Amino acid sequence: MTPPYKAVLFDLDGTLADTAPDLAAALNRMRLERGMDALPLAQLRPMASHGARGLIQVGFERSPDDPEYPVLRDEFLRNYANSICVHTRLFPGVGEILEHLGSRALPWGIVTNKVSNLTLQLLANLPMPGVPACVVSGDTTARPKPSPDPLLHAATLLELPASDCIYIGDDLRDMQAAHAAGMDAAAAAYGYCGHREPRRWGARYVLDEPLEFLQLGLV
Ligand SMILES: O=C(O)COP(=O)(O)O
Repeated sequence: MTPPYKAVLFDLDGTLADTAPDLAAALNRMRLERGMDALPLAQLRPMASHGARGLIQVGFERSPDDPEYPVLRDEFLRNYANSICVHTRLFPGVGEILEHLGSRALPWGIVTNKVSNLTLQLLANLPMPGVPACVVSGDTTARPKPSPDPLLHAATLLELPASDCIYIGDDLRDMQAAHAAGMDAAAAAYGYCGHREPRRWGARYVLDEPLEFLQLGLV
């Protein structure tokens, strides 16, 4: 629980990669097909860490308990999978963090609530320096974040105690998952926090920019 950490785990959407433009484009294609206006990225961005559920909520005002939700969700996921890495990039500075970790032979991994077929498809298309030592998706363990299970699974794959790892994420559930796993957490305030207040999430560190992670000297 004290730096330097021996491994870094990243949330994917809104922390490692700026996926919101492709998520928003998938949703807006559906709206345009229905004769609705496209919504501005600024309105959709804060929902991007909540995946299909968040985007369908803001784009169609349907929650998962709505009878129409499963059809909208399936169409959204098909749309997104068809154009998953057109505009998506690593956030500025993330590449430098990964290079730094690589140069010190420190393992890093990804722990996301995105389903594994989309996670793997995105990672296959997203250029990044180095290869994650573990990838844990929303359907890898029985319970996704905020359960600690995905992070504990990642630590097991890295063959490290959870307390030797730090998790960086842009959502309250990321901090909750880390704390439940006995892992320190950094809140990515540069991600899809919208009006939410990452400084109130109890994270040990708050990053306004990715490179602050290196400036803090945590690895
Ligand atoms: O797609 C989701 O549900 C969110 O993914 P994340 O956990 O990488 O933010």
